[in-house]
Amino acid sequence: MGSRRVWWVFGVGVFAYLITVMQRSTLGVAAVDATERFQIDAAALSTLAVAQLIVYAAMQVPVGVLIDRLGPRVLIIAGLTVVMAGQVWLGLTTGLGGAIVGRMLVGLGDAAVFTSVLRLVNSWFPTRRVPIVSQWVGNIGQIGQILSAVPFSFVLHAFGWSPAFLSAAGLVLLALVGVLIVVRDRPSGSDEAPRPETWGHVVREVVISLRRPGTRLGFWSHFVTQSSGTVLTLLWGFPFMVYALGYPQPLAASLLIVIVVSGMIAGPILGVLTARFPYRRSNLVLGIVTIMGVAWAALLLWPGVPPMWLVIVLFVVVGVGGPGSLIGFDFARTFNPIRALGGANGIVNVGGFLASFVMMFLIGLIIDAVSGGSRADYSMDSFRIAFSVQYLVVGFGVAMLLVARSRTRRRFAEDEGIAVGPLWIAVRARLGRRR
Ligand SMILES: N[C@@H](Cc1c[nH]cn1)C(=O)NCC(=O)O
Repeated sequence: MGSRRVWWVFGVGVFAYLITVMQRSTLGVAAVDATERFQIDAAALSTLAVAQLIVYAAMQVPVGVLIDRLGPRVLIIAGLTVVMAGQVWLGLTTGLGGAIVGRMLVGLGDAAVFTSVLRLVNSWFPTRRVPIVSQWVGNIGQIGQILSAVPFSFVLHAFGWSPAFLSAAGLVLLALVGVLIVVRDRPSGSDEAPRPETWGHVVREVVISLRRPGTRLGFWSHFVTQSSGTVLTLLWGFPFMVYALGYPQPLAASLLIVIVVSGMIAGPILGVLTARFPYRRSNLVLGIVTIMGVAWAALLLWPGVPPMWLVIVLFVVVGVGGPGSLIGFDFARTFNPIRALGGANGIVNVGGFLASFVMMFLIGLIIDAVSGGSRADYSMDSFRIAFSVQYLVVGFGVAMLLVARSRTRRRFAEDEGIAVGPLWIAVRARLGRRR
C-alpha cells in the first residue's frame, strides 16, 4: 500500500467530513438570526434542526446498505452534492418552509459522509490502527464546528444571511473536487473480500447486524455519549448562553469551541484506550456518561445563574462524549464482518442522533411552555427545567446499554469461550498479579 496515497485519501476524506460538519452546525450559530429572519419561536427553530436530524438519522441504515453495495466514494460524492444544494437553498430562501427543505437536504447529504469516511479507514488502514485513525477522523472533523463558530459567524454578522450560507456551500464544492480527484474505495491490490453482489444480500446482512448484540451495544454507546454535545452544538448551546446567561453572541459562539477542543484532546487518548483494552470499552462509555451526568447536575442545580467557569467545565466534559461515541463504531467493527460494516456503522450512528433530536425537540417544547413562547423569557429557569429532560432520555439509553452489554458478553462467552466480568473484579485480579 503506497503510504503517501493512504494519507492523501485520509486527508481528503477528513476534509470532506470536516466541511460537512461545518454545514451541519451553521444553523446552531445562526439560531438567533434564524428566529428573526423567519420570524419563528423556539419550537419552530427546533423543528428546523430536528427536521435535519430526522432525515440524517433515518438515512443512516439505507446509506449503510448503499456503502456496502456501491462503496464509500460514490456515497461521499452524492452526499456532498446534496449538502451543497441544501445550503444554497437555505441561503436564498426567506420562508420557514424553504428553510425546512434546505435543512432536510443538508441532513440527507450529511448522512452519507461520516460512515463512508469511516468505511474508507477500514479499507485503507491496518486493523490495529483503525480505532485510533477513526478517532482522528471524528475529532479533526469537528473542526468544522469551529469554522461555523468563527469564520461563518463572522461572515453572517458582517455580510448577512445569504453571503454566509452561499460561501459555506462554496467550501463543499472544494471538498467535492478533492474527493473526485483523490479518493478511491480501497488501495489497489487490496485483498479485501469483494462487495456483496446483490441488493438482497446486503439487506440481509443489515438485518443480521441488527440482531447482533454487539451492534446494539454500539448503538446504545453512541446514543448515551454523543447526544448531549450535539444538542448544545447544533442548537441549544448558543441560545442558552445568549438568552439565559446573557453572554454576547461572539463570546457564545467562541465558547462552543471548548466542546470541540476538549473532544480533540480526549479523542486520541480514548482511541489508544479502546485499542489497548477492548474488553473495557463499555466501562469507558459508562464512565464518560457518569461524569457528564455529574457536570450537568452541578450546572442545573447551581443557585441562580451559573458562573462561566462551570459552563466551561460542563463543555469540557460534554466534549469528551463526542469521541466517546466513536467507541460505538468500534463495537460495530469488531462484532460484524467487513462486508456488512457500512450497514452496522449506520445502525450505530442512528443512536446518538436519535437521542439528540428527541432531546432537542423536547427542550424546545419545554422552553416554550415555561416561557410562554416569548424569547425575552428564555430564562435560566426555563433552560434548567428543559435541559433536565436529558436525564430521562440518556438514563433510558444507559438501561438499554446494560441489557445489550450483558447479551453481548453472554454471546461472546458462548462463541469465543472468553468471559468478560465486571471491571472491579478485573482490576482486583490485575492488582493481585502485580503483588
Ligand atoms: N460523535 C461523532 C464523532 C465525534 C468525534 N468527536 C466528536 N464527535 C459522530 O458519531 N459523528 C457522526 C457524524 O456524522 O458526524
